[in-house]
Amino acid sequence: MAWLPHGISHANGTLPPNLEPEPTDLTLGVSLHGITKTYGSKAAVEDLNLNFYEGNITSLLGHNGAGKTTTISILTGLFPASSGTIYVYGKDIRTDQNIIRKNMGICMQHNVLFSYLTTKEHLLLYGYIKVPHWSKQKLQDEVTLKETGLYSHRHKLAGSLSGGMKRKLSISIAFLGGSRVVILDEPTTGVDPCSRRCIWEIISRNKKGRTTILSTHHLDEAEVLSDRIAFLEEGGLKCCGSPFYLKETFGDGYHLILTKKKVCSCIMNLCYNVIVAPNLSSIHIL
Ligand SMILES: Nc1ncnc2c1ncn2[C@@H]1O[C@H](COP(=O)(O)OP(=O)(O)OP(=O)(O)O)[C@@H](O)[C@H]1O
Repeated sequence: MAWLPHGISHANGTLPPNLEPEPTDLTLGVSLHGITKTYGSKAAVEDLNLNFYEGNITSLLGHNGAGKTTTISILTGLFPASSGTIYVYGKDIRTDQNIIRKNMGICMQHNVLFSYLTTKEHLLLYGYIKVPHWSKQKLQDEVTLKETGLYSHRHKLAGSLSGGMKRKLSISIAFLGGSRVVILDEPTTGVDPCSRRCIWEIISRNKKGRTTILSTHHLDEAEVLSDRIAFLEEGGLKCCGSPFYLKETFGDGYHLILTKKKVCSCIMNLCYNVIVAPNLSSIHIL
């Protein structure tokens, strides 16, 4: 049976409307079980239960301080949870961290790059560390850089790359070596709109066969990229589902009707349904 979030009764088989039923046809990649992280008396994340599926991009969406980075840090093994655990393809993060890490790629919120290595050297270095059993040719084939737009910058030192290029390099490193779980912490922070779209494309193009987890506080990013969105607030899960489901459920918004004057022979009454998700600050014209 599909996992149900904590506190939801199996008895009548119904979910509250803030949680879309879990997909049943997808492989479960990552599963958070009652994750809590406390700092002193304050809980940064509290009793978080959430599933991430292979082939899906799932966004952790929330304001500053919602608990996204804390959740990602626990997931990547940066520090342990105060209680609860995480299963990654069935392996327990408390006991199988080494196995889990071999299949995981991470793009941290801040670029972790060596200013004295070139773009290509970064990819080869991380590749050799991550998949030392791969032949040089296989690694070179994966590291073509063409689809990321990094190719013309392959011989540049990382220190001399633009912010957008550094971000693309960090994301490429996360995908390198056939990572089955890819974690991207605010991947488009500090990049211009054009590079942002390019990064979205890279992430979307590479989601097949991977469990992709992305943290963001941009609603448009979550909406464009995600198969599922988990909205966090004050360390807890507020709602979870596909962008369509969440808009249908919470986008009660407003209807704005515009009527055009009769200035030509044809009578035109334009009616736009404008759905505004007030608490998510997004506008969609249908
Ligand atoms: N090392 C720490 N010591 C004390 N409190 C912390 C620590 N790290 C995080 N917190 C607190 O935990 C809460 C969640 O922080 P977290 O960084 O996970 O949020 P976030 O959603 O990632 O925010 P942002 O978008 O700003 O990165 C915040 O209230 C933060 O102040």
